[in-house]
Amino acid sequence: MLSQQELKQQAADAALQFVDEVAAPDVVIGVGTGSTADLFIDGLAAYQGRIRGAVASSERSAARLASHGIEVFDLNDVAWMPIYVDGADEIDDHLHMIKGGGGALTREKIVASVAEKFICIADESKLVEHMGTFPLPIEVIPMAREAVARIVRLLGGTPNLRAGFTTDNGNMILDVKGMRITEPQGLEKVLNDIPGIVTNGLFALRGADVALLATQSGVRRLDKPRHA
Ligand SMILES: O=C[C@H](O)[C@H](O)[C@H](O)COP(=O)(O)O
Repeated sequence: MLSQQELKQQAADAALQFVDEVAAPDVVIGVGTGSTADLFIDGLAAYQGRIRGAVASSERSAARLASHGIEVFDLNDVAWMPIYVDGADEIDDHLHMIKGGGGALTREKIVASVAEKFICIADESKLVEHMGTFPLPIEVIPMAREAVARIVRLLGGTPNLRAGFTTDNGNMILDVKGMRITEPQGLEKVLNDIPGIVTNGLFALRGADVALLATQSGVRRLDKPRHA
């Protein structure tokens, strides 16, 4: 029986095949944040010299990339990336996701938006029928914390401030329990419209294109359904 850590390693290793496909001296790839993304970054060390470098979705990932000798680029200097590789807290079979367990959701959404293909790497425990068991992270501007929390309560959620945590952007995270996520794309838009919310952790308007989900019997690949 493989441990969760071994499963994450398998998913991370599987994503390296996508790096093989796009590797070229002028290619920059997008890199996510979290324990699974960390394993992918470690694997990327072998690509030093075969790719130009990477854009990181957090200070943490940037430091890890740099520690492996991978050049880290400012997104402002990169117009396009063939792939963005990142983990998820939950993913459904439409490849919609909840992300932000590590608090990096805003930069993740931004970096992913510049990539052609979003490749989600995770162990199979992240695959769910309906999202929402994992509390939905929402990054808020500090002065809007209570104003946003009141609206979120009206929407049926129970927000909890992530204590002692500040995002790389200097903001706060509300972790929201109890949201009914029946229409992830609609809810993502509704939350985007609330003043003070920088980003919400639903990645449904732009979900993943490919999911590599490690199971006890190998890595299962899911592709985004055409209508999602
Ligand atoms: O902010 C963190 C990210 O959205 C991560 O991708 C997510 O939390 C999954 O992390 P992990 O691979 O550690 O489960």
